[in-house]
Amino acid sequence: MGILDLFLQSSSSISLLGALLVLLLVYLVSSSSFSSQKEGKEPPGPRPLPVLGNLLQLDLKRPYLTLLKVRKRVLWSNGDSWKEMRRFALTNLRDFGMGKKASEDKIIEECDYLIEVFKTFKGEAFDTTQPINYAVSNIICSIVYGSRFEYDDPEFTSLVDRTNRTIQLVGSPSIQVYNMFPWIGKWNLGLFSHLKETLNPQMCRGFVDAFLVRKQNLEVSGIANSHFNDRNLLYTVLNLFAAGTDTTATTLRWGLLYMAKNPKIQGKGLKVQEEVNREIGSRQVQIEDRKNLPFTDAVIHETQRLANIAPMAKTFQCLYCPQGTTVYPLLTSVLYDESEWERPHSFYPAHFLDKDGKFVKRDAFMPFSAGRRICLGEGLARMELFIFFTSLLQHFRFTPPPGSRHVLFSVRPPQLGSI
Ligand code: HEM
Repeated sequence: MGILDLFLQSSSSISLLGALLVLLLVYLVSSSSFSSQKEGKEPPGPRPLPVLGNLLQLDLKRPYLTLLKVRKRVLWSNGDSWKEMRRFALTNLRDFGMGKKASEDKIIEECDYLIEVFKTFKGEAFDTTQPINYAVSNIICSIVYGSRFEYDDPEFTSLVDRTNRTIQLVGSPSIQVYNMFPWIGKWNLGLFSHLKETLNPQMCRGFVDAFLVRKQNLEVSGIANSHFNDRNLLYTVLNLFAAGTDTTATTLRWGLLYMAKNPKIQGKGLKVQEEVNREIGSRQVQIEDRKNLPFTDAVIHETQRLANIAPMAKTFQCLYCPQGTTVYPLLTSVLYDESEWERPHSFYPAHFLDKDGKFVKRDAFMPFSAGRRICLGEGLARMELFIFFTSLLQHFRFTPPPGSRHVLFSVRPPQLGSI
């Protein structure tokens, strides 16, 4: 090796070493100045790298698994705007008639439409996604706009399908990474233009008109508060539409899937269908029936626990963190907690039943999260899940189509005890 080679090699090693030293220095300075700005202690968690944060520790395909190991992550957000929005949305839902009876009537009415659609398939396999999405969306529409929409109304179906697609994108790993590293937001321009379009009032002119007429009527009759400005109100409405449709519809589809995969729980041997048949017969299911259907109730709770459709909640209740810190607790960690559930990873409705078959509440059941940030639509969602699920099982038996292992259903009239 010549002198020149030796010189070049040692100088590149020196520059590499120098670069590493500079990076280390930047890291130490930035992390010390960063922490000195805050009061309080950071929650425990892995130490982030400069610039990259915790990106390298993240399993992009299954980010929740990494998060389960890590337990906490910390982001920053403005608490005041949330508080204002939450109060605003709650008042709106109340003003727009999210009372118990009114909502129940709307759900029952919509259930009939959904059942009619299912009947048209005459036992053939079909994908339940769209009809269920339309039915659940119509509940929010009925509350907010005062009327439902036909499942073939192009404006309605376009809005629902786009919202659904947006939620899928929002749940994708790239967006979860975005949540943790907002500065890479530019990479997600595609999503944001999609989101903007979905929520763009111009795109849903008919909805906006229906909504404004509804608001005017409610104001005239003194039900709605007139101090909201229309822009905020519209934003809240669209927000509710996004938060309240996909969650409930997806849970319902998980419920049907678990039934198709567990025929014994669905019908064979005194289970859901036999309980419904015994207690209700062929009359319309009502929310009051829940107390007489402990097994069905347990199946719905177990569906919510195992499906775990909103695994990452957000709360402000971190007493020892620096002020303004937002903590994202993972609901998965409690819904699958091995010290809480006898069979955390299986579909096991007995989690919610005592030895006499009575329904029991479980503290670790929190799919709607907990605390100040708890789901605003919990009451409505639980009512929808109960009435839709029970009515569907009253009318149909769900089975995977012959020879298929995919999530398509064959829907037939129930044949109790003969599956
Ligand atoms: C099975 C159905 C549902 C599930 C599993 C669910 C779950 C959740 C969860 C986990 C949160 C986050 C709470 C947190 O950040 O700690 C949330 C928030 C929220 N949900 Fe639901 N939800 C459902 C249905 C609904 C419905 C039907 C509505 C509308 C009427 C709704 C409206 C909202 C709103 C507005 C928030 C934001 C609350 C806030 O930030 O203060 N949700 N939901």
